[in-house]
Amino acid sequence: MDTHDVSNAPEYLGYLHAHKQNLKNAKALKGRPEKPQKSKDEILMQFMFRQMVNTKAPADTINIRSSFLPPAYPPCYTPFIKLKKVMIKNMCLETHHRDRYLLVKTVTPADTMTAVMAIIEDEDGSVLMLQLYNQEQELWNAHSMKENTVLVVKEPYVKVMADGDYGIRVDHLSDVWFVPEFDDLVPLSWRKRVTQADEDASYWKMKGSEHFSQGDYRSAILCYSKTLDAHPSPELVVIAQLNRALSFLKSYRFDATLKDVEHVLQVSELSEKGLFRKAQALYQLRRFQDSCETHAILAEKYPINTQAANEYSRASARLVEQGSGKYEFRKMILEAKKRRPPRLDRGTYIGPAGDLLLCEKAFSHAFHDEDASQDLRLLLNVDMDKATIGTQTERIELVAQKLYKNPSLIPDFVDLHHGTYKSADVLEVDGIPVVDTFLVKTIILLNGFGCPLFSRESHIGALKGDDDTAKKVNGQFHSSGVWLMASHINHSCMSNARRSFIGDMMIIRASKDLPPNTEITFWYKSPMSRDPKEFPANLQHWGIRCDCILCQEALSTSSSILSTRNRIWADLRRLFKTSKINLRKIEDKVSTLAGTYSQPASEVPHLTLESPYLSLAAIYASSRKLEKSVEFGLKTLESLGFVIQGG
Ligand SMILES: C[S@@+](CC[C@H](N)C(=O)[O-])C[C@H]1O[C@@H](n2cnc3c(N)ncnc32)[C@H](O)[C@@H]1O
Repeated sequence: MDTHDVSNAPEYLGYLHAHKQNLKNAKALKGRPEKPQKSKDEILMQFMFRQMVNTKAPADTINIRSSFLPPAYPPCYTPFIKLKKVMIKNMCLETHHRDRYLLVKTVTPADTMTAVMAIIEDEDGSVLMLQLYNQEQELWNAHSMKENTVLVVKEPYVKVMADGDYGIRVDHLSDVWFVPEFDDLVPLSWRKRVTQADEDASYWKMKGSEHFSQGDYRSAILCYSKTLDAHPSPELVVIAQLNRALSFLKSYRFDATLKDVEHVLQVSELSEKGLFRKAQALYQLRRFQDSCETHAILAEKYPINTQAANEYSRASARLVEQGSGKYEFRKMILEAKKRRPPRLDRGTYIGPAGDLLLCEKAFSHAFHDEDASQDLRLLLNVDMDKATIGTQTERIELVAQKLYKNPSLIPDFVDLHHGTYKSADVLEVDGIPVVDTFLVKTIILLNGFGCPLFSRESHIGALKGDDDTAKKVNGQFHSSGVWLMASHINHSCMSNARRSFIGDMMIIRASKDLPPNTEITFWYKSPMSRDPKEFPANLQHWGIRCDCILCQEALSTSSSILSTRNRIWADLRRLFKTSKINLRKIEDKVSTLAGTYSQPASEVPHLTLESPYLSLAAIYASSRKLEKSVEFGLKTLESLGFVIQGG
């Protein structure tokens, strides 16, 4: 809804066709043995050269980076113990090597474009490019993908890349496993030192703290887990669990934080750190009631903990918003103006309270700053024959990561509409969550919303005639998000509610009085900005036909009348743009346009007339012909279906 769809734009159609052709060419190679086309040195040189070119790209240009969604395939659901090792030389092209795994190490540092990429080598010394999609930012930045990182790729897929080279593409987060240096899987020849397995619990705790202080939470977690495996004293168990809980908290793994602190609280019911971390994790999981209850215990036992007291009042404020629907909207706008990304710390209210039906915090929100030189991403979706520009790719990544890190959130998300896409009902394999990226993608593309930074400013801009803003009001936003509750609302061109945005909050208000148990509907595509040709609404993307009275009217009107309506509407747009406006001609055209409707506007709104009437009202107002201005002002309202008494 309201995302910037460029599927029919000639400048992007070429990309879509090229990708389809690549896929077709690649399919023809399916099953052929992977035979190296280049020597190891050539592959390494080429990778390093590309990396150098990328780093040297000028920072102030806005690039459009294209990402391409391959045909859907399921993640690996087979437990690791049942997978057999495969070597690169034995792999086939364009094939998912089901029930197999690849053990490799990186021989280059990672490069990042639309994926985290590196050259990998197996124990035979064969090399290939590896592309990891949807990985968390932490991996893109610093720590985890240095040279010599050991990885297991489950059920690997060798694809022919756009440039004709071969590479392994991984789309599901759980299909790649970062193997710690001290794991038994790592061959001796790949280890830096061999004695680590014998180190004691205090050693691992110390290593964990070292990694933690460097911000390398992934390694810190591994070391604290080693501490717990190395028969620590009861005191050390508590310390390691509290430290690991904090590392989980810092890496947004709130479910895991809760698990660790629950263990601590079983031993030491009133542990200050345990209670605090529990309250924080619950807050992040938006379980504000539970968070407040934990804070209450903390506040009673540790009244001088001011940091906890501050967080207690924050959690209480969310509970109030959630229960009352009272928000300081003005303050929220100011915050959204300043904060980057504009994510607001607010509760979700499910109404009604007056006309406020819903004020919802995004489950996930990806912001594109139109004022900063920030790259845009073109998402090519061959399955749906769609190309969109904006932040959909980021949104898929963000949601996949969020669910992977917090599987307790999976049920509510996968409950959203996903058409005919079928995914296995498996949440975990080997104790690790499994998130089907293609299910996430389908849900996002059917339930996501494009959104402005805040709707108020974008509407004012459009009213002032700012063309760029007008385009955006008409549904071409680059920022986007997914809101779980709002996603359950169906479309109608004759909707009874309107949505607006402040940062990552969606606000839905009733646009008319609604008797109890009325189904709420809003526009997936606004009828206001739509060309008369676009009735009935084209909602093919959602697989629906709108049966509102506007769409029905278009279906029951003869094609000759519809084409007359369309022609006059186009003429009027042109006439209003001329430097010397001919009002008589315009009024004549407007009255012919009105004649194309057989039903009164109170029954079927005459949407094509709204804009010409409003423009005439404005023109007459500016030339101080007030009676005429009022006449057209009233007609504007009437064209939308209002019945004016005494006008
Ligand atoms: C964002 S979801 C809306 C909520 C969905 N109906 C649900 O139960 O969760 C979009 C999907 O809802 C259905 N839908 C939305 N508007 C509809 C309408 N006017 N008539 C029939 N189905 C509609 C379509 O299947 C569409 O792909």
